[in-house]
Amino acid sequence: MRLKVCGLTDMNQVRQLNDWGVHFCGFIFYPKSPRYVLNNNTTEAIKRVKGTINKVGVFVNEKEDNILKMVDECGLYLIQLHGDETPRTCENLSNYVTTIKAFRISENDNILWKIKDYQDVVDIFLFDTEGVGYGGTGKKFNWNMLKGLSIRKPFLLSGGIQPDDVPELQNFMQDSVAKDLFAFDINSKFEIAPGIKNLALVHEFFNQVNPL
Ligand SMILES: O=C(O)c1ccccc1NCC(=O)[C@H](O)[C@H](O)COP(=O)(O)O
Repeated sequence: MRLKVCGLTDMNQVRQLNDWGVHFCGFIFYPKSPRYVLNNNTTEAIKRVKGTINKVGVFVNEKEDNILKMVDECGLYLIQLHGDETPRTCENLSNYVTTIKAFRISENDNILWKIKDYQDVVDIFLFDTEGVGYGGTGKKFNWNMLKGLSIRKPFLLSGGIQPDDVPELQNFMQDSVAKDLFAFDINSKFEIAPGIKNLALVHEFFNQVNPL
């Protein structure tokens, strides 16, 4: 299974992930996040990262123009819209770049209802946990809510995934919903500090999930 490592701020770490064959790396372009990636020279540093790893820019309710500027300046291959973006905004941006729409899930949500207006306007979905600060909560939502659903679009499973979750992920993959499962997304449970990953933990996890 593919892996996205999100919330990176150190380009040497990104290069290491690329060398291991990790599929996606996520950069947070949301100033209120402790993993906010931008400072004076970061855009150039992100652009300089070469390889097969796919660079994902994560945005929260950002202006369309600013998103497209970052796509260009950083050489982003995908964008992840993690706020309250409308289907119209998603559609506009999908005309220019491969687009992931994130949905933050809480216990009483009707997931199919939540995604229905986005079905035709984005490329990929991501399911994360509802919480303070939009993302990076380190908390899981109830994955059973996805089981048996027909998502009809590739999706990433996200939210509080931790190093010892491999058996639980394998179990999730047995359900019919997993025919649309596209990747696992990991973040705060693999950190030394916000934005800095424990690469040993990431490597071990990648070696376990990559063959699944
Ligand atoms: O990680 C953040 O700080 C963040 C802040 C605001 C919006 C999105 C954010 N992260 C996006 C991601 O894709 C995370 O990987 C996802 O929320 C899961 O994080 P975690 O629960 O820490 O595994």
